[in-house]
Amino acid sequence: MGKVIAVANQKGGVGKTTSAVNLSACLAYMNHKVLLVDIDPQGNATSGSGINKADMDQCVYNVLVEDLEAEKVCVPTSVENLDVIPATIQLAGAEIELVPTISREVRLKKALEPIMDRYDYVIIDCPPSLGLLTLNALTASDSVLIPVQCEYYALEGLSQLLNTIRLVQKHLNKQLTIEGVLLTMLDARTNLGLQVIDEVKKYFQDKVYQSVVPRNVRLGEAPSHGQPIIIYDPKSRGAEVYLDLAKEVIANGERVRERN
Ligand SMILES: Nc1ncnc2c1ncn2[C@@H]1O[C@H](COP(=O)(O)OP(=O)(O)OP(=O)(O)O)[C@@H](O)[C@H]1O
Repeated sequence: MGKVIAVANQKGGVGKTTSAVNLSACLAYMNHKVLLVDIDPQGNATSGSGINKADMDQCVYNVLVEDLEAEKVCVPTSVENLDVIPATIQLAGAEIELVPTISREVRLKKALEPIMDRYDYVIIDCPPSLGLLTLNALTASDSVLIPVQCEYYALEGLSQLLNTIRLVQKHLNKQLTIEGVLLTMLDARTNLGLQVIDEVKKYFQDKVYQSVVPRNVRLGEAPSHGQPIIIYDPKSRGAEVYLDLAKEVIANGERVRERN
């Protein structure tokens, strides 16, 4: 059975999509079977993986709201071992349309169950909110990866996210753990970035990944080419760091398995 990791932080623009796409592609590059699930109505993980949203008749919306089988919307990408369940703008309506439905928080979990044995990792890119879409992701996941941007007020809003995670653990998904905290967009030329790293490490301690994502022009360019960084510029610093992150995620998983 695959491991399901939600990439979540209700703060906008902190590097969720960049991390979800590039972690997925790096795990796939390392020969793991990976499914990237886009549940952000902006659909940036979909286009960033090279899928043209305009070509999609159906997306994760139809799975969540209309009970379409997930396998019907799994699309292969140009990266070997990487499939995507795409999101289009149609998904914007789901937050409201799901409200009156039965088991509204467990719809993604139920939809993924029949295809879980095909993948080693399922990575879910969440929208910048703590609404029903993110709740579906947290309920379907084994763990949460939290990207934190290296900027002033980096920790702001995180207590709200941690509170939501605790509520999900209590009522919907006891197994949910924090996979790790990923520092993103570090500008190494400033002291601020280093101060933020210290502050985040004090708060999250050994949950913070050794891999810290730098601000990297190539990482910012890659989505407009519909390519993960490992394809767009495999020699870039961004590609190196996301490969290191994938190795950390794999190693942490092995440590947990040994403990159990
Ligand atoms: N390390 C980086 N270096 C340079 N640019 C980056 C980096 N990480 C992300 N970006 C750019 O910053 C912007 C925001 O990143 P991203 O879309 O990954 O954040 P997000 O948290 O998913 O945003 P949203 O909350 O809107 O879903 C994007 O334009 C992305 O290309």
